Parts: sequence; C-alpha cells; structure tokens
Amino acid sequence: MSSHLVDECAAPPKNCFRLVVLGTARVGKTAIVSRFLFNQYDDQYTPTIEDFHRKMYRIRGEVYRLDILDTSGVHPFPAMRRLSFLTGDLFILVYSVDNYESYMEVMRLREQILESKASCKTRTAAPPMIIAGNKADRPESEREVLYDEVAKWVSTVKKCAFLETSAKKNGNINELFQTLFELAKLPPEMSPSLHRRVSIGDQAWEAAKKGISFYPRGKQDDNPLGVVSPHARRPSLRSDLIEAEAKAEQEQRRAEKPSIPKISSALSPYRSQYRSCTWMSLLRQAFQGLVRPAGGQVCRLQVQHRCYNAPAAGHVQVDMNSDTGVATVRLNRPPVNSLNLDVLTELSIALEKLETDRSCRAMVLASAVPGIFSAGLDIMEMYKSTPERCVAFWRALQDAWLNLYGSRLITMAAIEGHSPAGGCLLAMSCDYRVMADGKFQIGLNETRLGIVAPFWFTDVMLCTIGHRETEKALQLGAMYSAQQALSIGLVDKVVPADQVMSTVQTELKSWLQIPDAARVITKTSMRKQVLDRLSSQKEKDAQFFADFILRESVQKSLGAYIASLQKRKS
Ligand SMILES: CCCCCCC/C=C/C(=O)SCCNC(=O)CCNC(=O)[C@H](O)C(C)(C)COP(=O)(O)OP(=O)(O)OC[C@H]1O[C@@H](n2cnc3c(N)ncnc32)[C@H](O)[C@@H]1OP(=O)(O)O
Repeated sequence: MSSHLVDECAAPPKNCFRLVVLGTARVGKTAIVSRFLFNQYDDQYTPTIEDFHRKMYRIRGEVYRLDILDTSGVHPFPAMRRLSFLTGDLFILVYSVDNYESYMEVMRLREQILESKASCKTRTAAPPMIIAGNKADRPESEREVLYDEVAKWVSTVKKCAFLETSAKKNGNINELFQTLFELAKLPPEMSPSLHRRVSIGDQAWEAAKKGISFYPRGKQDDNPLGVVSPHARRPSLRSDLIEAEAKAEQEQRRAEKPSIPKISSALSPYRSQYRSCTWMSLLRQAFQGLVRPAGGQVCRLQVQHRCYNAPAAGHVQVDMNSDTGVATVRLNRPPVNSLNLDVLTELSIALEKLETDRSCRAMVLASAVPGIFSAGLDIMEMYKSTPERCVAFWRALQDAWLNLYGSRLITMAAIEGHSPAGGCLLAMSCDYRVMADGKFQIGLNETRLGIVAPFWFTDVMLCTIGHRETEKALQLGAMYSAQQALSIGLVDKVVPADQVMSTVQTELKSWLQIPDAARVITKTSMRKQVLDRLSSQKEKDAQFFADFILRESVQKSLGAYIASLQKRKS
C-alpha cells in the first residue's frame, strides 16, 4: 500500500491543526513527540533542526489532521522560529525541571508567540498552549524548577495549562496531549489513549477511508483511529495557502457573528484584507522549500543544493550555482525594493538556508529591480503602525542583518542602483561592494527623515569608512554618488552599470582562492564585537525602536518625508 494514500484521506480545513513544540536544546521536545506518535523513547540525543510529522485521525466519522513541528532548541534560525510561531495553532512549550534557564526560556517563548500573533492583523487571540516540565523523573536533588512556581505562573495566564512529564518513563505524556486538545477544543480522541493506533494499509484505516470518502454510511469501523503518515512532509505552498485561507475565512466568519444575513458578502472586504496580510506572505515564505522530505517518519531539514528560486510571488530570489559554490540573492520588491517585514523575513530565511548549505561558499547580494539596489526600510512599516508590528518588524531587520553581517560566506554587494539607508546597511554588511557609476546614490540618510540611525548601523559604517567620515555622513544624512562613495571607501569598486555583475564575479575568484576556515575565523573575529553588541540587547533595541518611531514628533517627520517623496514624483 503506497503511503501517500494517507493524504488522499483529506481532512477538511476546519479539522487541520498545526502543533508546534518549542523549548531550549536538550529538554526533551523530540522525546515527547516520539512518545506521542510512536510510544518510543530514544536515549541518544541528536539535536533537532526541524522535524515535521503528520498524524491523521478518523473520529466519529470525520477526518482530522495534526501536523507537528518539532523545532530546534538552539536559535541559529530565528526566521524559521518566528514562522513556527505564526503558523502554529497550538503549542507545547517544554522546559526541563533540572534547568531553570530552560524554564525562563519558556516564559520568553510564550511572550514571543503572543507578540508574533498580535503582529498579524487576522490572528490576535492567544493560542492554546501547554507548558511541559519534562524530566520529572530526575532525582529531587537535581531539580531547579519548583512545580509550585510554574503552577502559580500558569494560573495567571490565559489559555495555558501545565503538567510535569517524563518522556523517558512515559509519565503524563498522554495527559499532556489530552489537556492541550481539551484546551484547544479538539476531539479528546486525538489523545494517544483514546484512539486505536493503526498503520497505513491497516484494514480498519482503509475501510474508514473509504467510508469517509465515498460511502459515509458504509460498513465503517466506528472506533477512533489514528495513523502516522510515514513520509510526512510540509504541505505544498499551494495547498497550505488554500487551507490557510479557508481557516481564516472560518475565523472571520466566527468574528462576524452569524446574525449578519449574507455572510459571503460580509466577508468580501476581509478576504481582500486577508489576501494582502503579512501572515499570508509569511506562510508563503514558510513553505518555499524550507523543509524538504528526507524519507522515514522524520523530515530533517535539508538544503536544496541547486536552486532556491522562490515562486514568482517571492520577494527574494535565490540562485545557487553548485559548480562554483556561489549563490546570487536578488531583492525583488518593485518599485524600489523597500524592506518590509515580509522581505526581511524572506531574506533571513534565504540567508539561513545558504548558511547551512555546505556547497555554498559565497553569496552575491543584488537586485532584480532595475535602477535600484534597495530604498531601505519600508517607511510605511514605521508610519502609523502599532507597537507590536513595529517590534516584529524591527526583530526581522535585526535577524536579517545578524545573518548577513555574521555570515560565514564571502558576501558581495552588486549595487546596480540607488542604495539609501537600510539599502546602504545591507551593502555595507557585505565583504565587498561594487557599485554602478552614474546617477545612483548611496548613504545613510536617516537624519533627513527626522530619525536616527541605530547604533548598529553606525557601528557598521564606522567599520567601513572610519570615525571622521561616519560622523559627517550620519549628521548630514549624506547621500553619495558612486565616485564619492569610492573616495571615502564606502564602496570598493565603481564600474559602468552593465559591468557590475561581471566585476563581482571576477573579484570573487580571488576571494574563493582563500581557504574558507582561515577566512571565516578572520572575518568572525573582526565582526564579533559589533555582532555581540546587538545580539546582547536585541529586545531592548526593538522596544526602543518602537517607542522612538511612534513618538508624535517622529511620526510627523515621517509623514512630511512621505509627502515630499510623493510631491517629488508629481
Ligand atoms: C532608534 C531607531 C530609529 C529608527 C531608525 C530607522 C532606520 C531607517 C532606515 C531606513 O532605511 S528609512 C528609509 C530611507 N529611505 C529613503 O529615504 C529612500 C526614499 N526613496 C527615494 O529616495 C527614492 O524613492 C529612490 C529610492 C531614490 C528611488 O527613486 P525613484 O524615482 O526611482 O522612485 P520613486 O518614484 O521615488 O518611488 C517609487 C515609489 O516608492 C515609494 N518609496 C520610495 N522609497 C520608499 C521607502 N523607503 N519606503 C516605502 N516607500 C518608498 C515612493 O513613495 C513611491 O511611491 P508611490 O508614490 O509610487 O506610491
């Protein structure tokens, strides 16, 4: 029996759920999932990057689908983590009773999930969550987290439950899922003890499938059944979008209250809002080959070695040349490649993927939009926004920058157009810059907008052109022509526009001759201080940004700047 048939038994969107399991490394996330799915426990520890599982159920004549995302405990993939927050319907947050820091991380994770959800206009309610204090079998002498402390905290938060568990001894695992499903108002039969585990090809499952798909009143087995899909992989982008859309419609419908006579027409304005919402774009990004099937029940993250080209809608196009080990990453958000939350998230994911691709040694950052490298941050993300959205946006920028500036790859910017502010930051964060001669300008022009370049923008510029030039450049919000930029060291080479790419390729050849290990250690040691400065205060920096940008006076300046851009155009 071919395993894909499990998916032929499709669940309606309203019965599809994504469960995300989060927590620091070594707390037992994978062990909990493994107990739940297979009633197995493996004593060996293998760090997880991201595993994907699918379980299908037949319960009281209906088909349900539970997708489980078992996430990484370390955080080299912040964009993937944020996407897991956004796409999750219910969450298990795991800590280990012998590790207080892991409990602190659970508290932080809860906040981050809520903030991520709040930044999506269509999804604001707190999702159901359960806190699992795992390794409860450990001797009391090793315990660092007291049961009462967690219970007290959980009693103060909404839609959240708490249990201590032992994946090793199978303690409370069934109860953990049962409580979560109850909280999420999912059928209790989804818990391991309340359904019969069957496998693909099992007659009961096959009969149930037929009964549901074709002959609902046929001879089907009425006992709840659950089957783990052996070759589970993340759904295709298209099916996920369709499903997400159906779900969002459902949510809207609930919010709209049934008293509205024509629900479909009442929904239409929300549909268009929904279609353009960030959540949808993030979903789109989430499934652009982020995780590929690797066979078996577990889908370890694997990196495509040839081509990461995003679908047409993607704002970041990635071409990987496996022969040379050089990837070209093109920003593609016409008209001016302004960097909004979506672009930044996509960029982060692209960079994270390249970072983990062993065949990739270098990356060229370029634009797919003629005449522009990037117009910098999308001003509309900063104008009349909400604090939650501002924080989410800023985090996405921080992550994209940390990925780029801290990359092990040789990074080169092919600047074939204007590159103000955030565009200049991206270019400066690369190892080498080639700019097109002519009318294009580059620089950190923040003061002209009435805003202040953050300390890490300043740090990067200081490292690039030195103190004196940075002081002048930043105070004046100076924009430089390519030749001026060359003279102060802001770019490394200026060539006619049609030779930018070939010049980058030529330059790359000499960089590629240097052994990677020595080059990477050198680069890392040179950049560490600047990277650490932001890494150590990301949250403070994000909060500061939100507070600053939403000040009335700053909003006024931004409003005037936007008007001046529009006026200049007309
Ligand atoms: C404590 C923390 C403090 C906060 C720190 C914040 C740090 C901020 C960093 C930034 O990156 S702020 C953004 C700064 N960017 C700019 O000032 C660039 C402004 N744009 C331009 O100068 C020009 O557009 C251009 C890039 C030189 C391109 O000129 P071109 O003539 O080709 O296009 P336009 O007709 O001007 O623009 C087309 C279209 O795009 C809109 N637009 C331009 N830039 C942005 C942007 N950054 N964000 C959003 N939208 C942008 C422009 O208004 C036009 O829109 P429409 O009129 O067609 O609707």
